[in-house]
Amino acid sequence: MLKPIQIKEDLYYIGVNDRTKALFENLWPLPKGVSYNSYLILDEKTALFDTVDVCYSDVFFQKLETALNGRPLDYLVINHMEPDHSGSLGLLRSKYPNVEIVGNKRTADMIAGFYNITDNIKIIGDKEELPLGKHNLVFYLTPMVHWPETMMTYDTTDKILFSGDAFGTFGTIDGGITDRQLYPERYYDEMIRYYSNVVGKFGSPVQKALEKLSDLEIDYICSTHGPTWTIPEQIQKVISIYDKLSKYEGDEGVVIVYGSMYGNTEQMAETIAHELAMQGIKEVIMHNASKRAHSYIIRDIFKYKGLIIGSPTYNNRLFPEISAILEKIEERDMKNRYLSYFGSFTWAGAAVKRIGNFAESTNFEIIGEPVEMKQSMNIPVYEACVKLGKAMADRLIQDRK
Ligand SMILES: Cc1cc2nc3c(=O)[nH]c(=O)nc-3n(C[C@H](O)[C@H](O)[C@H](O)COP(=O)(O)O)c2cc1C
Repeated sequence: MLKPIQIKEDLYYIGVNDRTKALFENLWPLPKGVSYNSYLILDEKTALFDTVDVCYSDVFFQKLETALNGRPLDYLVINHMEPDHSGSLGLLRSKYPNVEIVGNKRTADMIAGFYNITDNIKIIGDKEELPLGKHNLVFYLTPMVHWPETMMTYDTTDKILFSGDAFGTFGTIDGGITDRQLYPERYYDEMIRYYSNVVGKFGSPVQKALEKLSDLEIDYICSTHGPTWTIPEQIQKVISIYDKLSKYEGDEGVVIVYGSMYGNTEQMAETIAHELAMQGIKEVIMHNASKRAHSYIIRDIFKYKGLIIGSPTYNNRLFPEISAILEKIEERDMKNRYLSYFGSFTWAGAAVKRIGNFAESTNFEIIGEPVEMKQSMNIPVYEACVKLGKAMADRLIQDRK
């Protein structure tokens, strides 16, 4: 780009799109890519907010130089140290040796550890201010959203919140940068997937951060991934998505996650799913845990209140893909879910017992009687599956009142 991308007077977009990487954090699929956002305020002092993944540093520096147009870079504010944002920090310091790096105590520790930089770092505390001229920055420490050093920076002049990873989404920003320039609806599911995969464990710190920011008037949310939010209804919407997800509130609907090698356990899942529909539950999401990337299964578990898990017995344990899903649910400290479960075996069952152990370790409300099937579907198993589906539907319908 030979001309800088302006978001508003004094504010420029310096971020990049990554359409190459297959897996975010080498774990979570990126079918629509991801953006690493960085922003620049040009005032009496110039301030850059976060950098980008080092793989994209060439494009990033070209954009930065174009926007600075010969001016020095005075400050680099680091809201988050994860390398997809801090990756170009070492190079930035070499190119702009006088830049002062702004962060909190924990940021400074990580800058020293990752980049061996210890000089010209301005350590700020919670709610400390930094005037740039016309613009005035205030720093809000928001630890564990989702690393200990995470913070957000608020420009009191233009009411811009530089929010770090919070309110970010997977998906590149194609063409437009702000929600006024594209269809923001395209990003909601990818915001939920980002939250549930990356931030999901930290519901309580996210609630604390939302509470801390609740008095701020916000006209712009500049996150480190995805579009810039500027439309008041969109700002409300993305904050409410974060509020809901961090309270672990789910919508009416059921996610059925099952493993199956030869289709017998799958028939149990089909029977339960059909009964849910017969009882009036329209959101029934079936996930074959071997086929669907767990990233999407976790997203849907965060979206819906009902969860039904099924597994065959495999070497006297759970089917491995189901084990992996249960671990991901536990890791995220998932709350407020209705849980039912079922399983199968051929000579000595272990799956239902093991899901039962998992169920006991959660604080989920267990719905209906677990169903265990030997070998293949028969009338009693069929009827037990129907009963289980009805019990889950009844529990969800009870919440409508
Ligand atoms: C590799 C392998 C290991 C298995 N281990 C056990 C086991 O430990 N105990 C058991 O009762 N059945 C075991 N089974 C049998 C399956 O649990 C059983 O056939 C199950 O119903 C298959 O369900 P599906 O048709 O949904 O794949 C095993 C099957 C396979 C292929």
